[in-house]
Amino acid sequence: MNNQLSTNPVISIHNLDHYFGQGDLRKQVLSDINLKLYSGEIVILTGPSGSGKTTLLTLMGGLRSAQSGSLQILGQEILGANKQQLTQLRQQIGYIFQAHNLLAFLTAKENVRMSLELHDEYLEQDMDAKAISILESVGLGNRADYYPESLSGGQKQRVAIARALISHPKIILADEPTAALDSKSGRDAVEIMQRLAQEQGCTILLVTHDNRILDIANRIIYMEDGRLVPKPDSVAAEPNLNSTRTHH
Ligand SMILES: Nc1ncnc2c1ncn2[C@@H]1O[C@H](COP(=O)(O)OP(=O)(O)OP(=O)(O)O)[C@@H](O)[C@H]1O
Repeated sequence: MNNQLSTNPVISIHNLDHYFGQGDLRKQVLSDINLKLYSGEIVILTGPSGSGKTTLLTLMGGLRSAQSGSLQILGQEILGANKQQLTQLRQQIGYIFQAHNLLAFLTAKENVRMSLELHDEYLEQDMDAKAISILESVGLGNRADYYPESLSGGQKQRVAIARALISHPKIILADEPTAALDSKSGRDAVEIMQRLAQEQGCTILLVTHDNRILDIANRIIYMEDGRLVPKPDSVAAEPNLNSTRTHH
């Protein structure tokens, strides 16, 4: 798979710092982040609670404004970008969160379709067929007309994956996508994400504490106390990590 990785980074971060709060309450949550993500890579970002992973993910997704350093996404500098530029950028990124965020009053098909409606290039008459086709590819062809309340947690997350990938984004940002799922559904969900992303040549950044899915990554990066660090010793001691690694 590595031969698919191109040498052009889709995300390029240099000397990025980030602070929350003002005055005496100002607190640094990201320090001197340097990172490149390449086309087609699946990168897992892991580390202790509160270390800054979600903050970094939301910055990469144009969901919050960068304060200092440089953050280039799909060739565009995000530092100093205006609202319109950020909105445009967000349309090129697929997001998958722990809580699937499906709209309760729309069926699975309608939830997935909605993602296409945000883009100009899709024709109205093609949208249903595209939505059904991607639902089939996540194993939910027979659930297209179900509302979220009648789907299991794993099925809802698969709808969310279909919704994120239907418009062929260059980047998928996933924050704890398996946290609310049992082990089997979590594994199924990330494998589906991996397969679709490989088919589309999409880059995935996945934030997780879930040691059972670390082996789907091409690369694992670690964050501690707002900094990217080399693999910490504590991780090597994790029994789950060792067991997932031995599959390969
Ligand atoms: N909106 C905010 N205002 C102030 N502080 C915040 C805000 N969001 C996050 N923080 C703080 O920034 C730090 C990093 O939080 P972040 O959510 O990025 O960590 P995380 O590694 O994703 O944690 P977790 O694994 O628990 O989700 C934490 O100390 C958190 O309390």
